Parts: sequence; C-alpha cells; structure tokens
Amino acid sequence: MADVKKIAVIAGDGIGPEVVAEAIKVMKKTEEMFGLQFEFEQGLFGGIAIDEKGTPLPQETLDICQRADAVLLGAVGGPKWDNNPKELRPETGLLGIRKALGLFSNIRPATVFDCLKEASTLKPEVLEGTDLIVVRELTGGIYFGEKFRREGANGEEAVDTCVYNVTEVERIVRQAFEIAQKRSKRLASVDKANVLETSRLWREVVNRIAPEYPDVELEHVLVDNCAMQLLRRPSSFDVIVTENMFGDILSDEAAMLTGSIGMLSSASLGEGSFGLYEPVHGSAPDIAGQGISNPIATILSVALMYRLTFGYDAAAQSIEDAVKEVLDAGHRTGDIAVDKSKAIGTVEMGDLIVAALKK
Ligand SMILES: NC(=O)c1ccc[n+]([C@@H]2O[C@H](COP(=O)([O-])OP(=O)(O)OC[C@H]3O[C@@H](n4cnc5c(N)ncnc54)[C@H](O)[C@@H]3O)[C@@H](O)[C@H]2O)c1
Ligand SMILES: CC(C)[C@H](C(=O)O)[C@@H](O)C(=O)O
Ligand SMILES: [Mg+2]
Repeated sequence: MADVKKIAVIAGDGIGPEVVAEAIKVMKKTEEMFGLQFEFEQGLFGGIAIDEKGTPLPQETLDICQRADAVLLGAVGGPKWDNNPKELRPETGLLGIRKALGLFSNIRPATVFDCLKEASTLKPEVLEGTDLIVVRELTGGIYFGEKFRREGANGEEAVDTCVYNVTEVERIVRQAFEIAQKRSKRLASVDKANVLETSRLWREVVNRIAPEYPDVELEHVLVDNCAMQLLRRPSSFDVIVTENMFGDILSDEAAMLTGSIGMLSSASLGEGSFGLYEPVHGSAPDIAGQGISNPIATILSVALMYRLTFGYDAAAQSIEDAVKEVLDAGHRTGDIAVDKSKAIGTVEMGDLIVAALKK
C-alpha cells in the first residue's frame, strides 16, 4: 500500500462539481487497483463560496489546500457573479489560490487523439501528429499588475499594468526547456517583443538561458503569428512557453485542435512536487446541471497529478489508456460527438472510463 495522500477537492461552480465527481470515481477505482490511498477533503471555492462565506477563497479552503499533497479543482464562475466587484468575483479566488500556493507554472497538454480528428473544426491532415504542451506563466504579468480607474483628460480611464521580473521569466523558461528536453526537444517562446517591454525582457532571458540547453531547438514566435501557426502547422510545435495572458488565449485555441476544450487537462506547479490539477475549461454555465459535460479534461488532469506530484506512472498510464479505449470504441459526449444524437452523458462517460481501467 502506498502512503495516504491528502487531496484537497475544490469543485467550484457550474459543471465543476459534475466533472470532479467523475474524476474522483476514477481515483477511487485506481486506489483499489494500484494499492493507492487518498484522503479527500472538500473546500468551498468560487461563486458558491461567495454565496456561503462572503469570499471566493475562504481561509479554511486555503488551509485545506495548504495541508494537502495535491489539489483537484473543477471550475469557477457564472453569470450570477459577473457584475460583482473584483474582490467578490469567483475568478479573483482562482488567481488568489494560484498566487497563494506559488503555482507559477501551468502545463496544458494538447494531444490529438486519432479517433477525434473528425471532432475538430480543422482538416484531419493538418492535425496529423499534433501533440504539444503550452507552458503558461501563471502568477505574473497583466493578471497580477496594478489595476485601477482614474479620471483622465477625456473622462474615466482604466489601467491594467503588466510587470515581469527576470526571476519570474527565468524559472518558467527553465521549466519549459526541461520539459522540451524530455520530449521532441523543440521549444517555441511566444512573446510580443516587437511592441511590449515585458516581452523584450522575456526574449532576452530566453536567449541568455538557451545555451544551457544546446540540445533544444529554440524558435521565437510573435504571439499573433503563433495564433495563426497553431492552425496552419500545429504538429510542428512541441513545447510552447509564454506569459500569462498569451498562454490563456493560446491554450483555448490549442483546445480546438483536440476537438473540444472538454479534452484539455492542466497541472499548475511551483518549485516542489505539490500541484493543483484542473481542466482548462470554465464552469460552462450554458450546459451546467444538464449532465452532458465532458469529464475527460478533469480525468486526464488526475493522470497528470499521478505522474507529476506522486510518480504513480502506471496508474496514470492506465487512466490515459482507458480514455483512449473508450474514445476508440466510439463513445462521445456532445462536445466531441459528430452525431450529437448518439452523445452520452457525463456520468456515463465516467463509468465507461472506470470500467476500462486496467492494471
Ligand atoms: N479555471 C476556471 O475555473 C475557469 C476557466 C475558464 C473560464 N472560467 C469561468 O467560467 C465561466 C464561463 O466561461 P466561458 O463560457 O468563457 O468558458 P467555458 O470554458 O466555461 O465554456 C466555453 C464553451 O465550452 C463549453 N465547454 C466548456 N467545458 C466543457 C466540457 N467539459 N464539456 C462540454 N463543453 C464544455 C461550454 O459549454 C461553452 O460553450 C466564466 O465565469 C469564466 O470566468 C473559469
Ligand atoms: C477564469 C480565468 C481567471 C482563468 C484564467 O484566465 O487564467 C481561466 O480562463 C483559465 O484559463 O484558467
Ligand atoms: Mg482560460
């Protein structure tokens, strides 16, 4: 039996609780099969925490996360809280937890399953061989810079500042080079160095670090061009490293290569093995409560947790193989179904993946 690992579960809003329930089902099955032991502790987070505790990230939820070995997060947000002031927005809780836990590195793999090529809006031949990772800086940049309103010469103005220091760039870029070294050894650093000072600093740091990784082929790509090349030649990318906001946008774009945002898992990491694992998608208010959301992004996030935090590689592989087997057999939730009339629900997809797990 492996040691007991503490998992903080913060399911959040909208489809968050639905997809997290399926991921926990998978974790429980792998406990039996692989001799793993988890202790789950639930915390209120996001809009539901605003409603019940008056803040999106209650201290007790942060405490649960801080005493855990890993965090499993669903999603936050919804129209109910969209007009709230900043400190009473679910998204502020999400940024707060990333910052409080020091999770500066967000790893978002976009792997195209062969059998899902027809689910993408792109031509199958363009997608052939696409398997990339977006490494997104997660605790800096415009998300965390000073924000304020002021009275300008022409009336009210809003200001968002974007700040990066050398240390913040160095640590994420080193991680990206190291990830690239373990993969196809190609790194695309994405910036807007033709316009932004933060991007010029970013590029300088990348160029200074690059000689330490001579086996990795480096290209600099401007973000607007990258957005285009992701659709034109997605399979030529291996690891993409970029700042916070560019990474947010490019990872949703990369999701469309896989067929749906419901397929994209993520790991948020700091210096040690502790990590927060969540699907890339949001709370999907348009489909919440209908039992039709795709739980695969969250289930694949568990596989990332097993590999990156716990080193449970066999159990991680079993989850990834089970997902592939279920998709190969033709089972689809609505977001990835070509024939929507044959789509299955969230719980059914979770059950099929649990049944396909093998030791
Ligand atoms: N990490 C997070 O918690 C997170 C991430 C993104 C957005 N959000 C929040 O979620 C709310 C909704 O945002 P949005 O609509 O821009 O993005 P979204 O990702 O929630 O939804 C975008 C579209 O993708 C679909 N979709 C998303 N996940 C799906 C799944 N698992 N299965 C099937 N379809 C899925 C939705 O139905 C919707 O049509 C907002 O409040 C936003 O701030 C939260
Ligand atoms: C909800 C929002 C704050 C968040 C982000 O922009 O980081 C989301 O879009 C994501 O990609 O995790
Ligand atoms: Mg996003």
